[in-house]
Amino acid sequence: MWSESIKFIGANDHTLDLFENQYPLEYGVSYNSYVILDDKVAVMDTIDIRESEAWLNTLKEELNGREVDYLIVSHMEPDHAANIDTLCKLYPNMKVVGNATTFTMINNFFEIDGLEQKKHVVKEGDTLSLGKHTLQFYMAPMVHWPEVMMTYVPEEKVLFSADAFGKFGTLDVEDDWATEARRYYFNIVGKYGMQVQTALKKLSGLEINVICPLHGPILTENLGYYLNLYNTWSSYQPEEDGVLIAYATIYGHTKEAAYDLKKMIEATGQKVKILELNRVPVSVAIGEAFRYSKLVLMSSSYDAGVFPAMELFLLELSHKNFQNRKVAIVENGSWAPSAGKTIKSYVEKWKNIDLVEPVITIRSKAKKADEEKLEALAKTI
Ligand SMILES: Cc1cc2nc3c(=O)[nH]c(=O)nc-3n(C[C@H](O)[C@H](O)[C@H](O)COP(=O)(O)O)c2cc1C
Repeated sequence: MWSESIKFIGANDHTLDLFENQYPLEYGVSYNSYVILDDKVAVMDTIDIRESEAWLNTLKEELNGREVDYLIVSHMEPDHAANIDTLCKLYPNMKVVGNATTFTMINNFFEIDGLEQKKHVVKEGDTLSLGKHTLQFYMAPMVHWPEVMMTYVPEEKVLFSADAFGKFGTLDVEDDWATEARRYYFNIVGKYGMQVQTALKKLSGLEINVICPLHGPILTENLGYYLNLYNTWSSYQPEEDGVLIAYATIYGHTKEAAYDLKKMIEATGQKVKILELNRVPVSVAIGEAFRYSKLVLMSSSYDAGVFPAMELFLLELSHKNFQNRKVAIVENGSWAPSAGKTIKSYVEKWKNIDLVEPVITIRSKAKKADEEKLEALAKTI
């Protein structure tokens, strides 16, 4: 165990199908919460209403009859904040610790009796002593929500990082951290790269041995790996040199062309990942798009526009500030190909995009002349 005084009291949710009611969960999710047992007792966030009972039982076991002195609220999203009111009722002398924005939000979500007397408002750099442990507060606005703050405990070199460094998946599942952490990061925080950069700069002055996020495993080793990935992701730089081919097809001809192109690009020595946008959740496609340095968008035309699965992908990429990539476009249409123009209307708004010209147009099914154009594209990209 990495700490004598800091205890994990979170819970696994194996049955939730959609995180935030939109991101499919293959292996559930964990809601993390911690308790620090010192002269004073501090609970670091509550958890989702779905796992309240398990959480309260674990908390009571760890408390072994003691009271809670402080509840630190680092994030007001319901998957972490759902039990604030419950805890206030159970421990009437407990102080609730948050910043000014936290308390506005608490009042939006709850009507807590006597909250004014329970309030302990902190700001950047404030500290709170529990006895042998000091809590230092670092504001991290928009590292998901505006009230987010992180807490550092210098005596144990532990960072409570709120949603940062979190991932999908329960804690009893063995998987590689990066895949589900990347999908989590880009879909949930991706829009706020600049704010994540600001938070990382603040943290760079701290000696950190352990990161305790609000989802996913506690990180105790090789922290440089995770911090570097967060730096890459939040600066919108590709993580790997390689090509993602994302295609959307009605009848399958664009798929054939996509697989031909994949072989052609691979023949040039580049790594290629291929995804069918109608067959994978858009959140998966978003994670993969940010992972690679190059993106090929291929789609059938649809009602003078683009096939909806592609349009949803483009819309999400736009929301997440997709940028700094090389992009190519292949359209398919039977009478008035329109996919290319629609795709381009999105791509043109993205920052620092090296767009490979020309857009390739396939009419219904790729023929010899189209294969030659795809060969040329494989070499250019
Ligand atoms: C509802 C619907 C709308 C379509 N709209 C267009 C269109 O606006 N322009 C066009 O050229 N083809 C349009 N098509 C035809 C397909 O885009 C075309 O057949 C294309 O070659 C299909 O490629 P795929 O085999 O990869 O799906 C439409 C097809 C459907 C089913």
